[in-house]
Amino acid sequence: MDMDYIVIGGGSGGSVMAGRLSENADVQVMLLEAGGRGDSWLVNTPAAAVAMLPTRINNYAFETVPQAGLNGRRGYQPRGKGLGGSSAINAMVYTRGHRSDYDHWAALGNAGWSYDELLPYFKRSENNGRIQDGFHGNDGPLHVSDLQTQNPFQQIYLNAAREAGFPINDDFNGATQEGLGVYQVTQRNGERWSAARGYLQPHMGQRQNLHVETGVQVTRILFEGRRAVGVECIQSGSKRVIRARREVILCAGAFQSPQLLMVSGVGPGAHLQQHGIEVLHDLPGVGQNLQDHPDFIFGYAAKSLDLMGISLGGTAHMAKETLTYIRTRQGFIGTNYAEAGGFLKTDPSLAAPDVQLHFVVGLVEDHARKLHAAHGYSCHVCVLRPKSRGQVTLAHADARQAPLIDPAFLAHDDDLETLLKGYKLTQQLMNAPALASVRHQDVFTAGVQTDDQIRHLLRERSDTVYHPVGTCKMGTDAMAVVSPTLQVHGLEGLRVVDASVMPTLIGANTNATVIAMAEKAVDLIR
Ligand SMILES: Cc1cc2nc3c(=O)[nH]c(=O)nc-3n(C[C@H](O)[C@H](O)[C@H](O)COP(=O)(O)OP(=O)(O)OC[C@H]3O[C@@H](n4cnc5c(N)ncnc54)[C@H](O)[C@@H]3O)c2cc1C
Repeated sequence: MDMDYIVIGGGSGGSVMAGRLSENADVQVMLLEAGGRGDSWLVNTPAAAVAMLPTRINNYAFETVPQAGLNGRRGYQPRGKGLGGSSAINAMVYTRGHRSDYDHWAALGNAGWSYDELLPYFKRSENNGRIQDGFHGNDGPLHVSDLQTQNPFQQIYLNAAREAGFPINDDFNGATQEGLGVYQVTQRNGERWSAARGYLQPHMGQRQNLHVETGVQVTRILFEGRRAVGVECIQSGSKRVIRARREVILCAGAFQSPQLLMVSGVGPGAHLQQHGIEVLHDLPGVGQNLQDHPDFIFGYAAKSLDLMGISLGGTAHMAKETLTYIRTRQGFIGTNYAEAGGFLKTDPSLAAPDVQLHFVVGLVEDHARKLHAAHGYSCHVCVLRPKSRGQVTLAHADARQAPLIDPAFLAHDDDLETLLKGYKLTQQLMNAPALASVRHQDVFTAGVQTDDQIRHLLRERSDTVYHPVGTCKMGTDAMAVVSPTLQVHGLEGLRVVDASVMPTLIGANTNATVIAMAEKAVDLIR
């Protein structure tokens, strides 16, 4: 079967690409997704994310190589598997990054990617249920709304922020990013709004020219000379070849896009040869430049049924909340867990906030892989623009095996020092009376006092807050993988459109930006 466009991966980037390109009835678009349909209640019900985050349900659940900066521990790297990709398992926080992030991309030589040039694509994608102003869109496919949980801990958090003297912000995506507040989320009527739900699922079975196939793992991109002409994939145990007349669009995410390029012969030549892969195009930047937000979590036990926890009272409360949710889509079950947070500067002279907080209505340890019986709350703090640079390399020439993921967390001393400052700011917030008065145990930071003790704790307990980017970076230098039009350098008929093309990590959660970038990519193609 011949297609005009083949989109590899139905995550945040891929859903936009296939959904938008198939608006033109004259082109045949095929989307190939390794996972399932991403439309179950587990995906749609926000609180059910707690079942996916620590497990292999809709999740690749990757691990990193041992991290020297984390005292030799392996990090955890959940990644969504199924339509919607990581937007089907993520925490639904809708933030976009700071104006300066995009102006920096443009200054690096990426013409067309400044904030003012990207803003129309954020707006085109967005359907914001509350805010109507020049920064927001109100009729796009991606629903963004206020939480419907009415959790009293949102107010407790805001009161603590005021007591500690931090500015309050009720729109992190408006004129000013700095401040603390309650997040808007990618939800509609209390249900998760993944990229697939916004861009793909409404058109599946409706548009004759949109062909979405799940359970199909692409194993190789096929080339004729230097032109991508199709893909080889595995479906129900059988090998299949599908050809693309116009373009192959790679949207497999920050780990699997560079991996697929490498197993297809595109990447650092010597590394490919080590794995017996014939080098089609020696492109040294593939898999390099991995950046991710290193993150530390404060955790407190607190006796409140408004907080997630395992107890008899908690079970009865959740049963009641489940009924409320079924009837009205209100209450705890609509939680994205990371209900509040915000952006702070560790030094007032900085041009942009350099740490982000996520306040969670549950006691989180090790990505919910370690459960606590107690009810409680947590607060993440992460470094927004780490200087450490990691890489994704091949463990194997077979795309079905996990790649080697090395985020190089806290490899650069400045990242540790920024996290140390972020720790102290977050501690001020956590110790403000509104929060301090409702807890009965400091689970992770009790007795930690000196800077060296804090540094040790940060290396002992930090890990990702799930925003890997940069492994097929956009640019014009020798290590760039794609051009500012997202075409793979030196090849034809092949683009990458996902988190991997960000040249530098933005200072925010990454889903909205991947979606806006894909909206722009659609304009670059059609
Ligand atoms: C646990 C978690 C929490 C997060 N929380 C937030 C948040 O609150 N807010 C926010 O903005 N961002 C958040 N993020 C980040 C955000 O969701 C991602 O940055 C974004 O979804 C990445 O989009 P992508 O298109 O690059 O990749 P993905 O959405 O990961 O999509 C890649 C897709 O490609 C498919 N694929 C891979 N290889 C193949 C292959 N060989 N063949 C076929 N298909 C393939 C995968 O199955 C997957 O569906 C979170 C991420 C995670 C994992």
